Amino acid sequence: MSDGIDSPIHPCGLGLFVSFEGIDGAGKSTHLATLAERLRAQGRRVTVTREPGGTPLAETLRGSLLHSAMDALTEALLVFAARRDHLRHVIEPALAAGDVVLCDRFTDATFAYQGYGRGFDLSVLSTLEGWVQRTPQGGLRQPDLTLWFDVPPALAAARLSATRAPDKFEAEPLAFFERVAAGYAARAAQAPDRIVRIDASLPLPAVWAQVEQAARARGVLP
Ligand SMILES: Nc1ncnc2c1ncn2[C@@H]1O[C@H](COP(=O)(O)OP(=O)(O)O)[C@@H](O)[C@H]1O
Ligand SMILES: Cc1cn([C@H]2C[C@H](O)[C@@H](COP(=O)(O)OP(=O)(O)O)O2)c(=O)[nH]c1=O
Repeated sequence: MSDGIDSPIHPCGLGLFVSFEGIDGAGKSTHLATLAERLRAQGRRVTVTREPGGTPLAETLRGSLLHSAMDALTEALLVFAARRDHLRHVIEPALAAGDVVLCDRFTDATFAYQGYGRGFDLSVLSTLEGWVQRTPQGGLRQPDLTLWFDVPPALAAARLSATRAPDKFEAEPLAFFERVAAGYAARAAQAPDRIVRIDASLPLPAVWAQVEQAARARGVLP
């Protein structure tokens, strides 16, 4: 088999692929951890992972992405390079083994941050997506379910300022996150069957209730 840009990623998986999306501070990590706990308590095998990251190489690229200045094309290429490695070595094998894969961000983040946030060409991102996520059947590997944590950027910023020092993206001005949030809304409108909007401005129990409902509706939770 060739190993070029046209080589498909691993066999079609049997597990379930769930991604968590939204601007920084929306509550993704918090609810991903709760869902993982619930699934494990029911005896499901769960792979918890994140992007950029999830493999030694992709984690190295993450360090550069979060802490080094670079132009939008470089950012997009590094994000997709990390994603390719992550798909080949973690996501596809886990799906093939029947795991539920919970991934903190995936390609919607690239469209939202590099595309809408930075203003980078969306059609180039689509081309890269096609190369990186191709399946043996000629389709595109996408999450089975994407939970989009929608929250006003000012509220997310207030949550974050109370917790941690900002990285390169988190230090961007509010206007950047307004564009990123609009990017997520556009992606959700294009893929209404896959992307479920969660009102993440509500208190934690009310946000969890929406996550639980979406997970039940897609057979992720019984
Ligand atoms: N619905 C919520 N209400 C209040 N605080 C929240 C809520 N969701 C998350 N938080 C808090 O906001 C901060 C950022 O949450 P986190 O889950 O790390 O967001 P993300 O992974 O989307 O960046 C954390 O301190 C978390 O406890
Ligand atoms: C996956 C991905 C993330 N990012 C950015 C968004 C986030 O600000 C950053 C890291 O994501 P994240 O893991 O949410 O950061 P943290 O653990 O600090 O909450 O990378 C992109 O710009 N493009 C991408 O494709």
